[in-house]
Amino acid sequence: MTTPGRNTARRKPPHVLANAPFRKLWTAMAVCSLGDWLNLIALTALAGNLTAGSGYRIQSFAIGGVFVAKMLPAILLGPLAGAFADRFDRRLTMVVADVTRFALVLSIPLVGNYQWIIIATFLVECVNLFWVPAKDATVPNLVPKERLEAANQLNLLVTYGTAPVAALLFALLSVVTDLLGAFVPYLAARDTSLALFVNALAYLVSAVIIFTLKEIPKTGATSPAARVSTPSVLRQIVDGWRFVGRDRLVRGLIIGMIGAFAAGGAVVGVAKLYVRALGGGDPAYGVVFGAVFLGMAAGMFFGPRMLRELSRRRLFGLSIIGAGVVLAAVALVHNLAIVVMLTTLLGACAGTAWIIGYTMIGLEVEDGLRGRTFSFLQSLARVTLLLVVAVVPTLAGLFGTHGFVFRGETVYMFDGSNLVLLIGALLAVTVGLLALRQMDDRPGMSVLGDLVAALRGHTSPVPDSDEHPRGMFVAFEGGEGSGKTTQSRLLAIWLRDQGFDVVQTREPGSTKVGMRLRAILLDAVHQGLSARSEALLYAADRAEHVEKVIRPALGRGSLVISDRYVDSSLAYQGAGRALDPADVERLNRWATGGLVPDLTVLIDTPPSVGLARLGGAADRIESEPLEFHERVRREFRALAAAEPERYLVVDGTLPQDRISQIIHDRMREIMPDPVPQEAEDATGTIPVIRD
Ligand SMILES: Nc1ncnc2c1ncn2[C@@H]1O[C@H](COP(=O)(O)OP(=O)(O)O)[C@@H](O)[C@H]1O
Ligand SMILES: Cc1cn([C@H]2C[C@H](O)[C@@H](COP(=O)(O)OP(=O)(O)O)O2)c(=O)[nH]c1=O
Repeated sequence: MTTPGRNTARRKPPHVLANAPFRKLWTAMAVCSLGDWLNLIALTALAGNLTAGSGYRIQSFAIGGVFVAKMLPAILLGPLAGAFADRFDRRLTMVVADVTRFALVLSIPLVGNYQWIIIATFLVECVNLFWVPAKDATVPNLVPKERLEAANQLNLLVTYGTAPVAALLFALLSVVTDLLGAFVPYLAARDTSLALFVNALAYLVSAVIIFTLKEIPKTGATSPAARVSTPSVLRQIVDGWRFVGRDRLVRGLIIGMIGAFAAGGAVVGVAKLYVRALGGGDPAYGVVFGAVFLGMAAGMFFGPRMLRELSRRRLFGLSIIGAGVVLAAVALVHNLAIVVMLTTLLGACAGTAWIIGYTMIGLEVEDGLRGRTFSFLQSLARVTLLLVVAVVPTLAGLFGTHGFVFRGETVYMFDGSNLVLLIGALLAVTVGLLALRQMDDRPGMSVLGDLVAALRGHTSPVPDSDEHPRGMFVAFEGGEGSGKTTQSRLLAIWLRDQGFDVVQTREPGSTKVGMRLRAILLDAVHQGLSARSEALLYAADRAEHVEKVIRPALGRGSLVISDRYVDSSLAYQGAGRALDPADVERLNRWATGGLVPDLTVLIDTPPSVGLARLGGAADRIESEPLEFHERVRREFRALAAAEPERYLVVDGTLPQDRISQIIHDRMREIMPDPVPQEAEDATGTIPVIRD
């Protein structure tokens, strides 16, 4: 029987942009955002151009001043405007704000002096403080609750996605201005006017769109409870740090992400000065500005898809260090074309770090705190970006220009912008190294080795034995009935007699979950199990085993003896079931975190002999044909032959005590110390070496 309404419940809600009122609002947001970015680029360029004749220092301060004028209103008046947005008609607020911004921006090229740039910028930002919360509060009025997240993502997309578009538009408009300047003297005198006209027009277009958006309810209609209250950015940051700062990993991620963002901000902050020093004009400034953001977008998209074999935590740290190194190169190489390329690369490193951090935080932070964590992060990123772009030109100005003179000729210029970029580079490298150290998930393994392997598309190399420096790990391998269980028990007794702390264990089935997996794996009832799921189940058992039993024991300094380990999977699932050995190897490396035994004892017994020794009913694997067991044996021998220093191959047809003796001889060579000092102190016994 079909239930009425079932289909409607199942139907996917339409895309958020299919909602006409939201689409209109979103278009207005995109246009405004484009205008905002154009405004930032054009005004910093204009400030730089107006003061070009007054020396490097004044010029730096002039550019820094524009950034400060942009930043101050949000910090001083943020909460005030948020409250205002809740009390007044939102549509009217936005329309009035847009028209005011249009008029203010238009007045800048008309007045044309530096003081007015600063005053008008400050006023435009004050008006923004009303526009943004009114817009934020409107989105939930137009979009159903279940599509809010999609709406917010689109919002974020236009907020940052329009940056490179604006930068390239600015570059284009600058070229057009240069061309038209020959005919229109007004434009020749005021080089960024065209960009500012387009910027003003964007606000006017937004005003018209929002004016026609009659769906925006008047505020009176919303209950006080439904009002969106926006805490100040600083409040959000202080509150956010209180709960985010507790978690070491999340703390490391956030510091790293902010570091990456700051590196990008440093370039944006001095770009105008630096490009000018390199002989570039406004178009070049637009291109450098756009390169940072284009690189970021590319990093966010391609970064995580690259180097798939590399640990995400390591890629995170490495991309921040990469951003630092590239930033240093940007600071030192005095060639505009190379700087543009390096800036794109810098953006890509920063974008990679940002997206990996963002994803990891999403996985790490519990559901209830995730929303708050992300808004904390965005507030922090905004404030950092603004601080960096404001401080960086000021610092550059204080340092001034310096040149290395050789035989009366300046051979190398070193300006304030070079200096701050270098400082930024140093900071990024430091933050990246800290992130690598704080959050490393592959201790004891060379980062460089991992990186080289990942670049070649290989999995990371196996770790060296100092990954578990305190204990020692011995594995027994071999076919059915070869004598592994017997020999591992005898070895454990021998070692315990000498005062060692020994943990004797086996696979599969040495943990709670492992016991259940063992039941599935060995029960002859499960005949149809696919080779891949068999490999995965053995690997799952091993992952539990390593994490719950082996690593903790090695960490305590114990000697671990395991009856079967990774080689069994390589032999049985790889060779026996004919799975791709590389796949089985990769799977197991991942499952074990790369833990490799210090010694593997292979008891090599012909299958016919081993199987004949076994009594009782055959399990699922034992009942495989002889040819299967022959393949397994060949693989074990091949593995041992490939790494003779890490294997001991013993003939399993020898008598038991002879086999034991061979094993003891080999053990003596590699045992750390006959008796750990503490064990002797604690027991007062003298080690008994029996053979
Ligand atoms: N070297 C040996 N020679 C003859 N029989 C052996 C030898 N080692 C073990 N056995 C016997 O073979 C059987 C299987 O041994 P076991 O240690 O359980 O092998 P595995 O764990 O490799 O399956 C047991 O009955 C054991 O007593
Ligand atoms: C650990 C492991 C075991 N096996 C198989 C081999 C054995 O037939 C079985 C383990 O059963 P077990 O009863 O422990 O036998 P043995 O005494 O021979 O070790 O699981 C794999 O196929 N892959 C693996 O990774």
